[in-house]
Amino acid sequence: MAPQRRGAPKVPEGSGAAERRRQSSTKKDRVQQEALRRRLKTAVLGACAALGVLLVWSHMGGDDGVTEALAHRSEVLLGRFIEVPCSEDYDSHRRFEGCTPRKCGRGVSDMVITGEEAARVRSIAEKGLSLGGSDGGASILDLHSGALSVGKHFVNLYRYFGDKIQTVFSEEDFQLYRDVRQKVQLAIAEAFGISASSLHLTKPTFFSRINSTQAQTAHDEYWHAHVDKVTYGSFDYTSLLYLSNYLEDFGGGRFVFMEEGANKTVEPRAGRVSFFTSGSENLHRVEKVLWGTRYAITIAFTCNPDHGIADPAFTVKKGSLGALPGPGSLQPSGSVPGAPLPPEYSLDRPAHTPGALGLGPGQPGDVASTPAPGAALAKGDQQPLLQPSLDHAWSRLPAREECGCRSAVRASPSIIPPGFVQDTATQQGAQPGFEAGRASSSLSTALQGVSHLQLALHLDHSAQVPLASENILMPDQNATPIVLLPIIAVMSLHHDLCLVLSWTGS
Ligand SMILES: O=C(O)CCC(=O)C(=O)O
Ligand SMILES: [Fe+2]
Repeated sequence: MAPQRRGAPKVPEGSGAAERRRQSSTKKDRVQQEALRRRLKTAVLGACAALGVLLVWSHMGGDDGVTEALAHRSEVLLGRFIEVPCSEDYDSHRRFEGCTPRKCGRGVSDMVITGEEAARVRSIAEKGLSLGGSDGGASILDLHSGALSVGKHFVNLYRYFGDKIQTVFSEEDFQLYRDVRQKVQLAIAEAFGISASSLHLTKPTFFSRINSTQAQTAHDEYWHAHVDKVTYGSFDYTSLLYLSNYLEDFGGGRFVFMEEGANKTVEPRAGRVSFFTSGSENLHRVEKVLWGTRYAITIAFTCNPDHGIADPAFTVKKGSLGALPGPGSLQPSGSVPGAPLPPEYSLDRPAHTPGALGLGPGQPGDVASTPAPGAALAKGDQQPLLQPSLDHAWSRLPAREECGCRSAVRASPSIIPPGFVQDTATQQGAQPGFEAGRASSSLSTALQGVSHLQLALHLDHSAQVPLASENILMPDQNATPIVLLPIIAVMSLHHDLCLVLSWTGS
């Protein structure tokens, strides 16, 4: 029997029209109920599916794999250390026994730096980064070289602001920076059972400020998985001092050690120090920051004293800060902190090595101390060119705009060792994509005595890769410089390559 709707009009028995109406209304009811049942079923199934996704998502940490917290934000860690087998990455570099990692791993501690110290260090970062800032989501400030993100570029804040930088930073700021570096160095040495004095601070060591603004250039793409030893070369031990709190100051932005099985996350916490050996045993990435602002410092150490850098010093010397290049001659008169930066100081650098903050080896420091060849140099920066023969070769290089690439290489045979382009391209084992590799080659002995060398690769007219000064080893002033060239292999194979050099003497 068909269910009778409550309150349905009574119809006389035997009435054909009434019977048809009754049947039709019963049918309608059935259709409606069926639709309702279907909707309910869909809703229940949808809710179950959403719940399932949520469960899986939370288990995976909303990430690209199963994730476990190595350091949870609410924990206060005395010290947690996990040993992992060392990769072979260190074998291709000079070993320094007692320092180069034999014991590899990662550690986290909330006891190395006090909350008060972290807050003061953060205010240094805030002050410095407020002078500039990337148009995209990731800005850096390197107090060693002065590199500061501005718009889509980096500038040298010491050159730009000159003495006025003393109104921004104080001697106490620099002292604190040194103390913090020292404490982190001691913690790393203790965890890995090495002597702290065998560790040398290396570049780039820099502040980072990350927010959720969309990336504008490759420098803003901090989230790519990378190996610090590959990205930065000189790193043996990497450390991070976090200056803000996950889920309080920002969302997303966890540090992830990438592993088969389960990724391990470090949830940033102000004052938390995370450190690890820099080889591929510690492949890692930073999750995209979803909201808020994340501050941190990357502090890196090398075992190779030749790759060591000094702490930044606040001593005023010839109108500039101590140990910094140039006498501040790029400082525009009347500039004040926060003033817009003139375009000539904005040196574009296509990133050629994927990595944290899109920075290749030594990039922040390099930009600051080694302007790209062809970039406008202020008067005080120009030093007399040495070596007439090289001078001559230089003059024969086509102008940057009309660089004929291979023809430019041919135009300077005394500079480019025979087969150089070929060698570097083939040695890299070209792979598709932006594969940065290194090949070493001696420049002509004509470069002996040269104290400062700037190089850039021009690829197919469109891309320019200024080379980091770190890639140019000058053992001493009288030795032939050894040039370690990062080559974008696939480009060097498929596009014309043009090497442009400029140099200055001591
Ligand atoms: O900020 C972080 O947590 C990591 C940064 C990083 O991986 C790097 O600087 O190499
Ligand atoms: Fe890194």
